[in-house]
Amino acid sequence: MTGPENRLDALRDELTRAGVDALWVSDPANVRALSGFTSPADGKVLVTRQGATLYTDARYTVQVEQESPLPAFIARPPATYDHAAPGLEGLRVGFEADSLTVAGLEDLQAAWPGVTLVPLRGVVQGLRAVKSPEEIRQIRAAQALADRVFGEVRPLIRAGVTEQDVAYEIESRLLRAGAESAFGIIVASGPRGALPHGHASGRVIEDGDLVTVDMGARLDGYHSDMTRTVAVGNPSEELRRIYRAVREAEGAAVAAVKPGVRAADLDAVARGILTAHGLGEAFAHSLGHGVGLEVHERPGLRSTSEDVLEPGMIVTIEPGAYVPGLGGVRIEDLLLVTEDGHEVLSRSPIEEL
Ligand SMILES: CSCC[C@H](N)C(=O)N[C@@H](C)C(=O)N[C@@H](C)C(=O)O
Repeated sequence: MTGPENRLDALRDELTRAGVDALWVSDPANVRALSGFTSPADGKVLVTRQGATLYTDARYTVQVEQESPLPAFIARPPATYDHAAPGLEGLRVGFEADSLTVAGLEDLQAAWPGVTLVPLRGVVQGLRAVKSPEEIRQIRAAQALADRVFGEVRPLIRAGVTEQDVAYEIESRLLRAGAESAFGIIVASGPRGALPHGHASGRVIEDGDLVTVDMGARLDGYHSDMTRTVAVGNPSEELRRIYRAVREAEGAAVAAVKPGVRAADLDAVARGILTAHGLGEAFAHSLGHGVGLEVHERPGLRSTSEDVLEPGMIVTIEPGAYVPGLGGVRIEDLLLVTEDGHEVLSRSPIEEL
């Protein structure tokens, strides 16, 4: 299990490797992963050799008792820093260089003059890449909800409705189900399909359009992520050709997902197929990413990634092709890496074109 308790043990090993005695955790997703506290933007965690303390303020006194196994100190800075200071005197304390603001660092330097502050990157993020069984259950539930909502909304995607109409139908159903949208819903129709992140606009969907819908649910803090590109009426032969190429690339990359595979090699599988179809330049982003407490997290499935897939990782596979003035296609599935391969968590049908 990779819940808060076990993650703390693994984190201490990482801190030893990094040459620090403690870590000041400020990244909200990391605070939640280590403490279980579900309002992590208003919390910090100090992890030392001997223990870990959750710091938050009096708005959350009851909530932290309900949610976190860690001892909590309820205060606001500078009292927070003063509480931690005596135990840190003379130590090397890591901080999260990718989330702590310059002002936050200045405050720590002022509050802990006897401490050597050491910038660290991605230490807790690396531990979050492999999900616990409970996290897998939560992400699976988020994706099941997203699949249900997409199935309800698919018949509503037709000529005459706007992209915003589609997004509204998705978002309202997610809210009614006790979830929320994982990110600004992407509905990109016709020529707007050339925008990989074309958030729903007032454009009226027309006969012959391809419509890319990229959506996810956030349920109890965990995300899902899935994209389908659907046809309205009869798209042109060129759009169908692009669709089939992306579908081929997606299927091949999905089939290659298993433990031990290098993320960069997976990216190359999809990119190679799209390049063979003359669409290499049109594939304007990475193949995919991990999903969990954040929509985008480790592992990164890109050509420069050094990540290697492990059982328990949850990743997207999402090749796309974007042609300015014409439109675009993206097909994205959410996968769990298993001991002997993978399980596709996203169940919405991928249409034939
Ligand atoms: C702003 S959240 C958008 C989520 C969307 N499903 C998504 O992941 N889109 C990808 C094209 C993307 O943004 N990929 C990133 C990791 C990239 O290539 O840098």
